[in-house]
Amino acid sequence: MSAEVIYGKDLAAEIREEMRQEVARMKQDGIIPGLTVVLIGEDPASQSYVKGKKKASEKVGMKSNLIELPASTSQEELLDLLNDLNKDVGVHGILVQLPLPDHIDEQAVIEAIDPSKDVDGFHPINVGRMMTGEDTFYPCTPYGIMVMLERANITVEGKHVVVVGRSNLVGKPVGQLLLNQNATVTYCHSRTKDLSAHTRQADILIVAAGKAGLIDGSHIKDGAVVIDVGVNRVNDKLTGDVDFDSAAAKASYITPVPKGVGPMTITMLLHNTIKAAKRIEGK
Ligand SMILES: Nc1nc2c(c(=O)[nH]1)N[C@@H](CN(C=O)c1ccc(C(=O)N[C@@H](CCC(=O)O)C(=O)O)cc1)CN2
Repeated sequence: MSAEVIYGKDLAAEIREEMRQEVARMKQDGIIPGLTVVLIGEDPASQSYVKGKKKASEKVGMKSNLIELPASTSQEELLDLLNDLNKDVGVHGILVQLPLPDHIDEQAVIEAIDPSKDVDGFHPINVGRMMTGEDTFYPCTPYGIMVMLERANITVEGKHVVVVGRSNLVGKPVGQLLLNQNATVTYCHSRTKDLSAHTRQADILIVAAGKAGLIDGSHIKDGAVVIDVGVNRVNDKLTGDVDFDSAAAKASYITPVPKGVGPMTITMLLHNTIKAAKRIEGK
């Protein structure tokens, strides 16, 4: 088997063009979706992601605001800012870039964002709604994976999905979204014994462990779908959690790193911001 490569980058471009047209229609009704992104500190990867978010939202015609604050910003100052943004009628979506400096309690920040503006889908109210299968804001990377599978015509229902990684950002929510679509889901993590015994059972293998090269061809069943969510920098080179060549020799479909899942994250953020604007403006 030699896998078909699913390029999230191409899919993201296609979906963003659809969004550009949608935002143009919304503007005719007097609605301009507004996204505010808050970055604390100077982590280079985070700086690059928030710039990407601003650029992408402007490209589809949204109003975008990037607030960059020093790493010394106190939790209280950040919570005050979020309180102001919650009340600002021109702001439909609020996102605080993660990770935050150690002196700030991440969960307190997430919970300070109005759930109706929580375009990251991290607020416990939105997580709870996702758990119970309600329509809400879903976290962007897991949601991007679901859209990639759907657009590649990969059926989820009845499939055995193995998720490697249990982060709140990716592993846990992607398993939940797949379960909501009637997949059978197994979670594996750093304490799982005999990882490959589990991964070899997967019809769809989702790897979000943050460990370069954790998974190779020997972990994969012939014909499985392999989704690599890893973003690791090794010797200045970006690489996933999956050894691409040996995995592609076994899989039916595979996503690369870069240009795979990553670009879908920002695309689904735009989707959630459009959704927030429509809801808030009563459309
Ligand atoms: N508040 C949030 N913080 C973080 C999130 C998030 O969804 N919300 N996710 C990640 C970082 N992230 C977006 O914020 C993100 C990661 C990767 C990519 C991406 O397009 N990656 C490219 C490669 C880019 C590169 O060269 O570095 C790819 O995989 O092709 C976009 C967004 C943590 N924080």
